[in-house]
Amino acid sequence: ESNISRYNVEFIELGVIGRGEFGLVTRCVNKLDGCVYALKRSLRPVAGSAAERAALTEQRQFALVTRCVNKLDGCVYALKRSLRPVAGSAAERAALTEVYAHAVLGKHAHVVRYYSAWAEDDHMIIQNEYCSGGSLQQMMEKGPLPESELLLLMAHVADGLAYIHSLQLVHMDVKPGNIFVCSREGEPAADSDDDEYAANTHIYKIGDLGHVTCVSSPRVEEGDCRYLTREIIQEDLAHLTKSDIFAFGLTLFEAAGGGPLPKNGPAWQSIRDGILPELPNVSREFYQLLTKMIDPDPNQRPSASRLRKHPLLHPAGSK
Ligand SMILES: Cn1cc(CCO)c2c3c(c(-c4ccccc4Cl)cc21)C(=O)NC3=O
Repeated sequence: ESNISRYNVEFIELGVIGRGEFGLVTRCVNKLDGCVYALKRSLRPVAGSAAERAALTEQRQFALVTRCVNKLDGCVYALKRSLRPVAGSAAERAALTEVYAHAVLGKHAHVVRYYSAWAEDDHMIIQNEYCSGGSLQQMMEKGPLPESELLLLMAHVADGLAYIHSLQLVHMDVKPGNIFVCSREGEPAADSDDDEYAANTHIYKIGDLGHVTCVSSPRVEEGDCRYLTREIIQEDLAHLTKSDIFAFGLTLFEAAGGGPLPKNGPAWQSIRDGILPELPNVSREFYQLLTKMIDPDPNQRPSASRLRKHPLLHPAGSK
């Protein structure tokens, strides 16, 4: 097998930024464009396994068809770039995903951008946008977010979810560990003693598209059970977009200091009955909106596009 690896040829590794059962995430500079990226290196999944489907899904979302200008005739064309077909049933699932990917062009300000993916020496590597502010999970560990920051988080992630849902896709694993923080480019990063929440220096983006599927998909890879809806466990897949909203509601609850969330048992059940434990330092309206987002009836939960227009996110008179 070739020991020349694209990873080592095209990138300089700067350091490890994440480690898990999935593999290793590193921060790397691309030698060609000098930009910093996040690269996830995971063990090549067994053909036909759920892990392989997740890897394929992740690679195929939002990246299959690109809009390009031909330098010769100056015209805009749609170019389809596809991975070599994988043998077995994953191929037909990928075909379905491909159909949806065709509907997807371009990128979004609140979805972590995918650049490239490849396989080398029994590993899969995916190259994504690097968000320098860490994950929401890491941010929460420093203490609850003030309501002003929670409203910014809600506006950004609702925007990203509205985009994903508008393309008939669902994320299926919304949680603090899959939301990443970018500092507004150009603005001085707040140093530690500054009130880092001043002048909303953060941009929140949804990442980790490994569980993405289409709204009419007959099969979903369940996400983290702490954020899972009862209806998914009961195989009722009729309102998948509202499962993202439910998971986002519990994500905001945790970011507001309400965690840690139960993984099972009576506390898990009572949240699925729509009972949200009290939150000391948020307004009544914000708490009531979170309660709506985790309503046992998916139809009662606000859609992502309604959420991003909620009056709480646009105080009267703001621009
Ligand atoms: C653990 N971890 C830490 C970070 C950096 C946060 O400052 C990170 C990133 C990503 C990912 C990631 C998640 C899922 C799939 C692929 C990648 Cl690169 C994981 C990350 C990603 O796609 N972009 C990241 O910044």
